[in-house]
Amino acid sequence: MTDRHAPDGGAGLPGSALVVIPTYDERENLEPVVQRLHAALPAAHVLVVDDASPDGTGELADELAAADERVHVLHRSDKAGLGAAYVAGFDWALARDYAAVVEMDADGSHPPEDLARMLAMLGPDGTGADVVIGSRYVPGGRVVNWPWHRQALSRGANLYSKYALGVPINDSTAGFRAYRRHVLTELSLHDVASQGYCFQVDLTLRAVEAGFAVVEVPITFTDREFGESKMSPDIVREALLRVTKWGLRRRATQLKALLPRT
Ligand SMILES: Nc1nc2c(ncn2[C@@H]2O[C@H](COP(=O)(O)OP(=O)(O)O[C@H]3O[C@H](CO)[C@@H](O)[C@H](O)[C@@H]3O)[C@@H](O)[C@H]2O)c(=O)[nH]1
Repeated sequence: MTDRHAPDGGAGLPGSALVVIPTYDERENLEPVVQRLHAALPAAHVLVVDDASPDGTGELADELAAADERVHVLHRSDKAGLGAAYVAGFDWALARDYAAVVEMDADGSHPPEDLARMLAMLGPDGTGADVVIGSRYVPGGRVVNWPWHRQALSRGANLYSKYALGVPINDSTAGFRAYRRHVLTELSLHDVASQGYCFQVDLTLRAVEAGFAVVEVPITFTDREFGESKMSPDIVREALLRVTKWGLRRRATQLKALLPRT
């Protein structure tokens, strides 16, 4: 039986979990999502990585941190993209002794109530997963309230990533995932150039190529009620270019391995 109040959901993983939440203009969403997280997983720590949000999200995060020692804040001076925010958050985590690090959006679209289940799947060496992805696109996974064009974009991006890269992952753009600490120490995070949401595909591919056990568990993703998505044409363009480049690189490597040596 798992203990949902344990920092790791009862997996027996030593140490605690840090949930990294990148924020840009999420003032209405931040406090409710932290409350939901702590109701579900009281021992988890939170790191808000705010890129100088004009709406005062960073100041609100400071207030939450002052009132609760489980909440921490990293302030960055400019909006520099989701990827850079996560790399900064992971660095912060790795300088401390968290056993597991979680990615979660601030807008409530990822259900914190599923985290105990996800953390419980991260097992001790060799027995559990190294990365658990909260997936919309495995049986049992769902997307609620996203407009059809956003669903089509996400579905298309994930199908393209799966087949262009040849990785057996159905939701490689997912932003709700748990990593065992050692995965992040081994993934050469400082070589990651992806700025937008293709950061998620980048880390998925790196984890698969490094031979880590990456598993997907179904979640229900519910579109935000407040504020706006930060998705932009630049983010789509970056993802398309990078995924295509990675796919061609992988095919070239596979082809080279098939050619007779001279
Ligand atoms: N610090 C920081 N945070 C950012 C930035 N851009 C976005 N964020 C934060 O990153 C989270 C995700 O951004 P959203 O704008 O809410 O993403 P979405 O459109 O709902 O994106 C969904 O699809 C993406 C692509 O599949 C997923 O990567 C993402 O997790 C989510 O599922 C939010 O907490 C948002 O405030 C940035 O430049 N800096």
